Amino acid sequence: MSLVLTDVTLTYPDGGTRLTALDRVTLHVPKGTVTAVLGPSGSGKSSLLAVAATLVTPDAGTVTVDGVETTGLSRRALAELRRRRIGIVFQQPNLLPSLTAAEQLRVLSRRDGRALELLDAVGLADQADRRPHQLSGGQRQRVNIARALMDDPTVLLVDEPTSALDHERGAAVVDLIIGLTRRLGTATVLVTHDPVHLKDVDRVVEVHDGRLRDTTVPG
Ligand SMILES: Nc1ncnc2c1ncn2[C@@H]1O[C@H](COP(=O)(O)OP(=O)(O)OP(=O)(O)O)[C@@H](O)[C@H]1O
Repeated sequence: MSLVLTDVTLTYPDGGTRLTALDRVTLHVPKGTVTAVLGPSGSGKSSLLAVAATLVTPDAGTVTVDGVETTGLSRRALAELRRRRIGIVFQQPNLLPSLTAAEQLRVLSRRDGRALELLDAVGLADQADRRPHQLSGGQRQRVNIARALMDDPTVLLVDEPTSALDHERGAAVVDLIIGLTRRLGTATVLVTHDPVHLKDVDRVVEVHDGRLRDTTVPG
C-alpha cells in the first residue's frame, strides 16, 4: 500500500470556532491504481490532497507514504520525503515561460534521458524543444504531468487536471494519467469535479462536508 490515510481529521479556525474540513477520513491507495476524488466546491478535496502531500498536518489521524508514517517527522524530513516520493500536479501547469518542454523537466533533476523518456511517455517526444507559448493547453498539462514524475515518485497527486481543457482533451489527460499509473506503478489520487472521464479508474470516492464515501460513476 503506497498511500494510506487513517482517521484523518483536519480543522481550520473559523471565527470563534473551528471548521471541520476533513472528518475521520480513511483512504488506502495501492500502487498502480487511480482513486478519483469527487465532491462539490468546499467539500474538502483540496484539503485531502494537501494532507496526502504532507503539506498540511492533520489535527488527528495518520498519513503513511510508501510505508513511512509521516506524523512527527521534522519539516526537513517531510521535505525530503516529498521530493523523493510524492509527485504533485497542480491545476495550472505553472511552467517557466523561457524554458523548453525538456528544460522544464531537467530543471528539477539532471536526468537527461529520463526527461526525454517521460516526454515520450506523455506523447510529446517531438515537442521537447518547444516553449510553453508554443504548446496547447493540453500539451502544457502533459509537460506538467511528466515533470511530476521526474524523480520516480511512488505517490502521484493530481488536482483538477482537466479544468482548463475541453471535453476531449480532458478525457485524453485522464487516460494518460491512468496509463502512466499502471506503467510506473504509482499510487495515484486524482481530484476532479467532473465525473465524465472516470470509467477506467480503479475507485471513485466522494467527499461531502469532509466525509468520504465510495460512489460509482455511470458508464
Ligand atoms: N486555509 C483555510 N482556512 C480556513 N478554512 C479553509 C481553509 N482552506 C479551506 N477552508 C475551508 O475548508 C473547507 C474545505 O475546503 P477545500 O478547499 O478542501 O474544498 P474543495 O472541495 O477543494 O473545494 P473546491 O472544489 O472549491 O476547490 C471549505 O469549507 C473551505 O472554506
